[in-house]
Amino acid sequence: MRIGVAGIGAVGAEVARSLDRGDVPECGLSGIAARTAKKAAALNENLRHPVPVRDFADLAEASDCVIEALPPALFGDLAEPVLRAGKHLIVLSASQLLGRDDLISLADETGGRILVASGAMLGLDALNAANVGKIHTVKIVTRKPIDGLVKAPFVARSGIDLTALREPMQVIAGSVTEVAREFPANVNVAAAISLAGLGPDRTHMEVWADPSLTRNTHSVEVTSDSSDFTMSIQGRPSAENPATGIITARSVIALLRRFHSTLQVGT
Ligand SMILES: NC(=O)C1=CN([C@@H]2O[C@H](COP(=O)(O)OP(=O)(O)OC[C@H]3O[C@@H](n4cnc5c(N)ncnc54)[C@H](OP(=O)(O)O)[C@@H]3O)[C@@H](O)[C@H]2O)C=CC1
Ligand SMILES: O=C([O-])CC(=O)C(=O)O
Repeated sequence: MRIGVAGIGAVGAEVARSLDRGDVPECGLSGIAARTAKKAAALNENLRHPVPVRDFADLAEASDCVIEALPPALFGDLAEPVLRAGKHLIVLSASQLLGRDDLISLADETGGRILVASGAMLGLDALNAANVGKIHTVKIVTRKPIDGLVKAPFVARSGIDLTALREPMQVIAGSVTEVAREFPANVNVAAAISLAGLGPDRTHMEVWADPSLTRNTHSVEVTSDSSDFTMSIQGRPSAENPATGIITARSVIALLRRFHSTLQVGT
């Protein structure tokens, strides 16, 4: 399988290096998309097999599957050519899928597929299983160190100085739909949870800034007619982007391995 990687920040660069190392034997890197030639050249220098730098349309053509690891605002610019070409799109910026039923229709027409990676989240398997029956409630609480929230549009616009915080502070609460507008880079896990479960309007979310934390923490409570469960994950932030946990890139590699594995464990 030819894999293209769009965006070579904290997630994309690590996925590219991992594929280049042969971590998924049946998959090869077909190219990367980057904002600057300099950054792409620096990544290529560290790959055993350097790859072409491509624009989004070219990457879609040259790949069977494209990993979207871009700033949220660029999601649609990549998703459309990839799905129009009938290819697989692995989505990291899951918050940008909310309300984009047009992309699902496009993929239906072309034979493309949209795969939302588990990313920094756990338990999507249990949520999918519960959703076969009736889910009653889903609530997610995201707590992050200050570094992971300072660049969020809501924080920048409201003028809140999170760096002065000494105690945990709830910065926003509401439906995932509402919170996604203000914290696009911190709502991907909640978006994935909502897409697997009750949908973004009925999934409740809180975001907390906590100066005592060193890890990105997501806790989810689910009640349903088959089971009630609580899940919690403490992700170590990546060095390159503190809003992004290290496990995110690894979830993409695990997803690609799953495509080709004879033995699959979990739903
Ligand atoms: N689903 C999940 O659980 C998670 C999802 N995410 C999401 O995944 C996405 C990627 O995250 P992350 O890697 O941390 O983000 P980064 O900001 O570290 O990386 C994004 C990369 O995209 C590059 N880029 C910017 N403009 C373009 C362009 N026009 N063409 C190609 N590349 C471009 C940036 O380049 P430059 O640096 O030069 O600007 C940067 O290298 C984000 O939307 C994030 O919110 C993150 C963590 C968990
Ligand atoms: O915890 C992380 O790594 C990222 C995160 O909050 C998100 O994208 O929703």
